[in-house]
Amino acid sequence: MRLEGVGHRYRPGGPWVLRDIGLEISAGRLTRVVGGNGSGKSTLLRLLAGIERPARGRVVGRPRTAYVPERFPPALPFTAAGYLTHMGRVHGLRRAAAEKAAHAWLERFGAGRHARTPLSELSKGSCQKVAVAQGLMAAPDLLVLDEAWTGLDPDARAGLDRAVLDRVAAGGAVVFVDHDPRRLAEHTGTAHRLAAGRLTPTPPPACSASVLVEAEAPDGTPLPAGLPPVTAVPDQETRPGTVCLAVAADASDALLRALLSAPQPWHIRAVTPIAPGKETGR
Ligand SMILES: Nc1ncnc2c1ncn2[C@@H]1O[C@H](COP(=O)(O)OP(=O)(O)OP(=O)(O)O)[C@@H](O)[C@H]1O
Repeated sequence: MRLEGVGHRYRPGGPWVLRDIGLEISAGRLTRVVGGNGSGKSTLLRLLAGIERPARGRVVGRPRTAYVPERFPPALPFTAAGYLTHMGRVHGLRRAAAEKAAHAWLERFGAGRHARTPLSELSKGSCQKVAVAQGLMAAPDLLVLDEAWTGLDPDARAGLDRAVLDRVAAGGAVVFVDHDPRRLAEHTGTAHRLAAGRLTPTPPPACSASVLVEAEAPDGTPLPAGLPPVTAVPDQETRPGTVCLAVAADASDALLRALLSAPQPWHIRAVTPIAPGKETGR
């Protein structure tokens, strides 16, 4: 799935929240979006999920998608299990399978005892468990999570971490926003930063350890196939033919081997450790 030249504003003549966004979402990859409050992260996630249509540009090839919003509307006239069963039906499950999945997901997040509770009577955290279960139960090809961990207790947060990793391992794409920089940091394949409406690649925040590799080849040389997950880091000072690639520390040897043994070998200019919890200011 890709966004091509996407721009968004909420009303004609209003301020542009997003400008000229190009973004490729890959299957089997965990993608993180970071940025300050009001930078447009939720807006971008709603465009990815198809909740909002872009004012400019286009979204190409959206797969079967589920979305967990920042705020789940608890005022719907359903019980927890009734709502999940309904959503399972919307996602194409037969009634019996939808009911079974609804109860299984509520149990999985420690909310089984709330199956018959009306949504309007659930606590904020329990309501969030229903929202998360709703996103996961259909095994979507693209799962979009907007601060979905907020309000969950530690067991449920860990359960959501596991469910996200299961989804990625099964070949799904997951895109998420979360204000905790440690959230799934070691599993994040790609990260992008939103600032002033623009999206730029950035190393996943708070990688337990990562390495920046600066490599050079004649201008236009493609990167070799089969690289471990890397994030290209834009650098104003980079000369033509030079790339800066952030990679997890335990994958840096594989990256260096791949670059050095490429059909057109790359010259390694620098290898710099990135301190944990720090994004490069490049
Ligand atoms: N429905 C809306 N109508 C008008 N403006 C909106 C709407 N939703 C968001 N905005 C504006 O778009 C901008 C980006 O908001 P958005 O919620 O996407 O940011 P965010 O990065 O997710 O913020 P936060 O980290 O605080 O959740 C803000 O200026 C916000 O006021």
